[in-house]
This record gives sequence, C-alpha cells and structure tokens, in this order.
Amino acid sequence: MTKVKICGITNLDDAKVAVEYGADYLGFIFAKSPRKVSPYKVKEIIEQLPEDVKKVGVFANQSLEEIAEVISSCSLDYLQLHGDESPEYCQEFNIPVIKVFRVKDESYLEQLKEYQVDKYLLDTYHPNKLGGVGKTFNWELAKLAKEYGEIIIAGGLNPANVKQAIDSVNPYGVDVSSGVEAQAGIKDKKRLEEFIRRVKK
Ligand SMILES: O=C(O)c1ccccc1N[C@@H]1O[C@H](COP(=O)(O)O)[C@@H](O)[C@H]1O
Repeated sequence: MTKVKICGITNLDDAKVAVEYGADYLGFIFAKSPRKVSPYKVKEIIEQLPEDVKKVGVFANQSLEEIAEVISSCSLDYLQLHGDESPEYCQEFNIPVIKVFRVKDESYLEQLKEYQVDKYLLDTYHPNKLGGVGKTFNWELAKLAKEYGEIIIAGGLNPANVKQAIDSVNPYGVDVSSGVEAQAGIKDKKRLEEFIRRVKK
C-alpha cells in the first residue's frame, strides 16, 4: 500500500485529523517557509500523537548543530533535507534521511546516484523556491529513480491528481502540503480526508 506523508503540519488539530484518516508520516517544516513551526510547538504536538506515525523534520541548508538540537528536543523519526546538502552531510545524523531532489529534467539522476540515504523525495524544480511550489513535474522522470531505492513523489499533488501519480509511478509514497490546505499552514479537513482516501483505496 502506498504510504502517505502529510507535510506542513503546524497545529495539533490538523495532525490528529491526518492521523485519524490514515497518514503514515507527518512533516514539520523548520526551514524558511510560511509553514515554518517552532521546535517548542512541534514537541507539544508530537507528544500527543501515536508512536507508530512517523514524524519528519524538514530542513533546508541548515547547520548540523541546529538540526541535531531539534532532533533531540522533538524526538523526530526522520529528517527531510530539502536544500543543497551534500552526500557526506546526509551521513551525519543518527536518524534516517529523506533527501529531496528538485526535478527539472533527467539530469537530476546523476546527483541522486551519489546519495546513500533512506529514501528519495522528488519535488518540482523552481528557480527561486526550495519547496511548497504547488506544481507537478513530469512523473515519467520519477520512474527512473526507482532502481536506486524507495521514492516519494511530491510537488503539486492534490485529491484530484494523486491517484494518477500513483498509477503512473507506483512509488513507495506520496507527499502533499499545499494541495490539502485551506490557507498556508492550515489544512482543509475535507481535502485531507479525500487525499488520503484516494491513496488508500
Ligand atoms: O512548503 C514550503 O513552504 C516549503 C519550504 C521549504 C522547503 C520545503 C517546503 N515544502 C515541501 O515541499 C514539498 C511539496 O509541497 P507541495 O505539496 O507542492 O505544496 C512538500 O514536502 C512540502 O512540505
């Protein structure tokens, strides 16, 4: 069954609803973003969630010290590195790393091959933004990465297109943030339910 990651969680209500509908992973953004949330708030949220839901911290080009501090204060299960972190940098942590590749064309694969990480998350390339672009990329390009490990598709997914993405790529998982929002950082419960239902059915 395809795994679902709901990203850009900023409050307990959205987190609980996502878990109730069947989310497997929840993402908390510590990078520069309108969805950025403090470690203090994330700790409060995580303490009230079931253990089997994986909690992912999203960072982009941040220091080892800052990330290590947040891992231990919030008890994160995974790191999602969304910036220009090197293959060596990704080995520095004591929890599994999901490395993000922003896909423009098939040249992204040359980079991806250099990384020994737990999972590869493929997001849409944008010249000025690191994430939360809200646009899809050519999913044919995602199929090429499957021989290197587990891949998660992100970028512009929503309840209307997620099934098509799964049928086309058959990825390990799918990731959504803006496609299930009412406004930046606040989820629309109906869209959230519909998204997860379409993945899980
Ligand atoms: O959402 C952001 O603002 C953001 C900022 C910095 C790094 C990552 C960010 N978001 C992540 O981007 C993907 C795709 O998002 P979307 O579904 O297209 O909105 C997802 O992992 C977001 O959490």
